[in-house]
Amino acid sequence: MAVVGVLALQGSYNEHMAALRRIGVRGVEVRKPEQLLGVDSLIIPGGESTTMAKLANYHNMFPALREFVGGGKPVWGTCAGLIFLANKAVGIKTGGQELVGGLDCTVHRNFFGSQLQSFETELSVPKLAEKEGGNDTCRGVFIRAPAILEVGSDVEVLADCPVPANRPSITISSGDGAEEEVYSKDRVIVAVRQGNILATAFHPELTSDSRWHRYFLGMDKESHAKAFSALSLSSSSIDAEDLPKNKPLDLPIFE
Ligand SMILES: NC(=O)CC[C@H](N)C(=O)O
Repeated sequence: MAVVGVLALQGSYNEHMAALRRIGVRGVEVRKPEQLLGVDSLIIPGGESTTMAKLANYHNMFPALREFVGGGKPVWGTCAGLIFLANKAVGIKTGGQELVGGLDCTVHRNFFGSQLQSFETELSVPKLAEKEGGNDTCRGVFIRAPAILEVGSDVEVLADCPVPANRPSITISSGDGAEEEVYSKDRVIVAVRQGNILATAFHPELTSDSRWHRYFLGMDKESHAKAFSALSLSSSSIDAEDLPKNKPLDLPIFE
């Protein structure tokens, strides 16, 4: 069975581990760069992205994380994890913040406001329901949440939500001292997929709805199936006995 890693530097990694356990999957806590070599997919949890980035730097995780994402293995960022995966983040602390990148989008770090403006809402998620069944909606838990302001053409939007009326207006200074409002639309994107990258601004691991975790595990299965077809083999035509033991299927075979 594929090994799911959960980046365990800070934030809600315990909750992701528990959510995986609930669906019979054993997650592996990842704290060191070399541990990424032993996992097939990775969840980057929510928390506080500046702190998480400092810890990731301290443990020299950024190069390995970039390699992991660039190598096409499935990665899911929730909340702070979404910020990590974005190619561009605004509303970050003075002095900047290191990002892993890979996801073609611009994220606002605290789009919905402060901790006090955290909220829960029902999100319309037809594409999730199509794959995983159940209701066309899911519970979205937004904790000092980011949101996605812009996406590139390869990014599929899986959920958006109305911009709450009490959201503080967010401005960024444009260098010459003038303040520019960053967002004026009445809805904002909160879940996306680009190839093997999944990102949600909210926290599915804090609800009992396992569909986002199942959806993510499905991405892992899809990428293994692709590795099989790249070898011109179909997974069903392969006898498990014929497979090399403990060998990643997406590595070239030289022997
Ligand atoms: N719940 C969360 O992960 C919040 C993320 C937070 N806005 C940040 O800057 O990291």
